[in-house]
Amino acid sequence: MATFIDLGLSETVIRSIVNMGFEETTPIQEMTIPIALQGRDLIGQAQTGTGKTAAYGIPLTEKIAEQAEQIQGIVLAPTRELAVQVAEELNKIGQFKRIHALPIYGGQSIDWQIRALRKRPHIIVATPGRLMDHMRRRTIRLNDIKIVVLDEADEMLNMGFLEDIETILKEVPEERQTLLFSATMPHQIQNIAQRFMREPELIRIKATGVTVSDIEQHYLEVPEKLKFDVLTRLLDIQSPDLSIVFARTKRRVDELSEGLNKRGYSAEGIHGDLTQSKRDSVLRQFKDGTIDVLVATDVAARGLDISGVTHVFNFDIPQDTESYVHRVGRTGRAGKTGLAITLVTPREMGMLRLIESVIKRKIIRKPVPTIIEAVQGQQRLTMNEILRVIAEEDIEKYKGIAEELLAENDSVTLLSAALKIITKEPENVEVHLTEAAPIRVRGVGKPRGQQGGYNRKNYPQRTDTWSRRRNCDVRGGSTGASRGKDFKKNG
Ligand SMILES: Nc1ncnc2c1ncn2[C@@H]1O[C@H](COP(=O)(O)OP(=O)(O)OP(=O)(O)O)[C@@H](O)[C@H]1O
Ligand SMILES: [Mg+2]
Repeated sequence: MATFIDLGLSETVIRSIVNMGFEETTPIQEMTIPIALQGRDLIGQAQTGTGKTAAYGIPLTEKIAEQAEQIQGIVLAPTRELAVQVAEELNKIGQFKRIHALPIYGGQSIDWQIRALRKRPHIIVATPGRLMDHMRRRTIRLNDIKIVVLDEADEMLNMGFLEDIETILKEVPEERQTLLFSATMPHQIQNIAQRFMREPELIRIKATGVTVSDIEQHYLEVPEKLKFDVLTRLLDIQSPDLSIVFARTKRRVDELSEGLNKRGYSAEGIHGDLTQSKRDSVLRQFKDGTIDVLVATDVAARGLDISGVTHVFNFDIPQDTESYVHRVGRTGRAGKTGLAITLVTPREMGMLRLIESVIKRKIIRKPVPTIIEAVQGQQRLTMNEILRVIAEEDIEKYKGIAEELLAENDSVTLLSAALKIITKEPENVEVHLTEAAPIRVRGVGKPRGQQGGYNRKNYPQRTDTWSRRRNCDVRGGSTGASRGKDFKKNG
């Protein structure tokens, strides 16, 4: 693995990279940074969590003239949260060069953004819809843009942003450099490449699968009606640090997070119908550990880098293979390990097989855990907590009352009662979810391997799922038809 010094970066940028704690380059960084520094267009594909942001962020920062007070670079991203995160990372990379990146996204006060734009950022990181707004108002001018980055380009296409991207790119000087990054590269990306890029170099980091090998991937076959109980059993047994539970629709997300709270978990939902301030506060609480379970639609599937996420649960199996790849990629990032568990109803087994064939990896079947295992999981948790308190905390002031109690009761009875009080009892509250129709694939049953390859043709047939797709969050068909309402919310 190369070091950043080998790549011929400036001293100020190296200093910030060291400050960020990066010691060696990741493979995508090693391969793309030198080419991007030469000014060439490129398409970079590498697994989730392998540092694609810095792979474009570093050359972008190098190419900005810090004295020139114009917007010289734009990064387009599909969701608001991702725009914020990318801008933060760019500001870290540019900290000593004094490069300033500003996120511009829908749902935030446009007046506030206009004021922030007066401070002359060098780079803006934008969702396409809101950038279009600013272009119309002439509060953002793109004449001095030298570099355009399309992060998660395939998702922006899924969301129906193609026309917006076209309009934006027409405003940008033609001699610009264009970089395009994602962990998944379905066929339509070629369209973008042909139309908007100049002889792009394709850099694909070869890996055995599309998903990261450090993410253990399991599935459980569970009837729809039992899914919620099984989820809470899994949470009790695994007791994850932070976990993300993905559900298919906004309504499911609301019902699930409410149900989880009723059963004593600290969970909050995030989806495109919430106000931006709610979305921001939920994400903040999740990052600082105030809530342990983030329940989300695919709005949180792409790009988000939250440390401490040990588990991803697909409460509903995703409706396409790319979504699977990105969802499970919210764990196991930057060399860490993670576990992804997908609940599959019997009729959705075809979809699971399709996912396996595309990611070229077997997802391991696990038995449905019993209530007894869930109870044992919680008891283990209590026991560990007690041992931790003995080792680490001051418990002197409780000893008097303990001795008093012990004078009249035997120690096993006493401790059992105490354990009962502090141990969370599983599944004590009934929770009902609105039933969801299964995701089905046409033409499954073919031997595995015949369906492989990254091809929209392999995807679930629109006719099967279209009506439900309209009810889901940021995802949709490749045409983006009838998705106006959703993507506006993210723009
Ligand atoms: N060279 C490096 N050394 C150590 N950590 C790194 C390095 N490059 C990036 N990281 C860290 O790895 C994590 C994942 O990076 P990033 O979010 O850029 O991944 P990604 O490839 O864009 O993933 P996704 O496909 O999910 O968007 C971040 O926390 C980032 O700070
Ligand atoms: Mg990324």
